[in-house]
Amino acid sequence: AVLADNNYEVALWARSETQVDEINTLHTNSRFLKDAVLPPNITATTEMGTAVTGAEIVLFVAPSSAMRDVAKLAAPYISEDAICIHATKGFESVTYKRMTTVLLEELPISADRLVVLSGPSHAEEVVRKLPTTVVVASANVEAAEKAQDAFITPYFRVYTNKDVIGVEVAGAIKNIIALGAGLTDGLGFGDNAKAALLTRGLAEISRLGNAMGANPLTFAGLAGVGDLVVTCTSKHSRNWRAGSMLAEGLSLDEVLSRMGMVVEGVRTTSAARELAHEYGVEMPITEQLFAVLFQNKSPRSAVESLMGRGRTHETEDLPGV
Ligand SMILES: NC(=O)C1=CN([C@@H]2O[C@H](COP(=O)(O)OP(=O)(O)OC[C@H]3O[C@@H](n4cnc5c(N)ncnc54)[C@H](O)[C@@H]3O)[C@@H](O)[C@H]2O)C=CC1
Ligand SMILES: O=C(CO)COP(=O)(O)O
Repeated sequence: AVLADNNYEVALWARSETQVDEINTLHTNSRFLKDAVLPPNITATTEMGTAVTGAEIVLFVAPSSAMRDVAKLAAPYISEDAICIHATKGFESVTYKRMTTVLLEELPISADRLVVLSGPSHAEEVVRKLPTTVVVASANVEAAEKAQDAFITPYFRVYTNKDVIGVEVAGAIKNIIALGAGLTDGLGFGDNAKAALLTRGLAEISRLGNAMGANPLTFAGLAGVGDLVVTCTSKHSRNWRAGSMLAEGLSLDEVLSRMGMVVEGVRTTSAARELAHEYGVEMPITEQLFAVLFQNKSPRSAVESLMGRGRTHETEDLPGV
């Protein structure tokens, strides 16, 4: 919708005929965006070739679990000089690769045509043109600026950044912390606990990101603190809602089937735990979330484990401190 507002002819690929028909005839996407009316210059198709052939910009927004399959489908139709942008927040399952790595492996383009878009940007608010700020990161400043130019509107402000790793790691890991925020809110643990979770969550994001080669300053920006705050506090957050349902005592399977939308933090918890081991960094919140999600640990005893950890300094493990 933002690109369409900027007068691009937007071709949207989807798998469902019903959804495609609805978008083309009623200009709504009621399953995901209730009664929001989409701009008329968005057309939908189930044919990937129709959507992608000749496109100047190709935007990937599949869940992380589907990114490789979708990229494989799109690859034959993407021209070498297209700019490819993704807005997906997660790692690939099993390989734990970042999304730009997956795209580079599948698409006929080089890293200097690849961009990640991230930051606090719930679709429900963007489609209503409520003020939103995001960051676009690329190894190539010109590609980031092209993405900035394509997306920037008076209600959607876009900053550039060179730190692809930092932006991707921040966007993925904040979902784990948001699951935790939903849990603590659901358990009635109060505002002090949530503030602690966000702050120590940011330490965890920074620690892993730094070990993976990110710029520590990225975590103070929109993809870091910005997205962490919105995902841990917004009623729109799927991860927060999933956490609060877990606190009510629902099983993970029940929560996921009730959500009916992707909750990236669940898979990301397993991925981040593996990456933490691989890079030799401590991620205690992630460890406890893993135990709650996959080892039947109760949320209350997870909080007790976090509060009962050995004494430590606040800043010595943070990059740049
Ligand atoms: N919803 C939001 O406000 C934001 C979402 N994101 C990120 O965007 C990504 C997608 O999230 P949402 O759109 O919210 O998820 P969603 O669950 O609302 O929609 C996902 C879509 O992907 C489709 N899909 C699932 N598996 C597929 C496959 N194998 N092949 C093709 N299509 C498949 C589903 O049918 C559905 O249409 C996630 O990584 C999320 O973190 C990022 C910023 C904001
Ligand atoms: O990343 C998001 C907003 O910036 C979306 O987060 P949720 O998937 O938790 O809704």
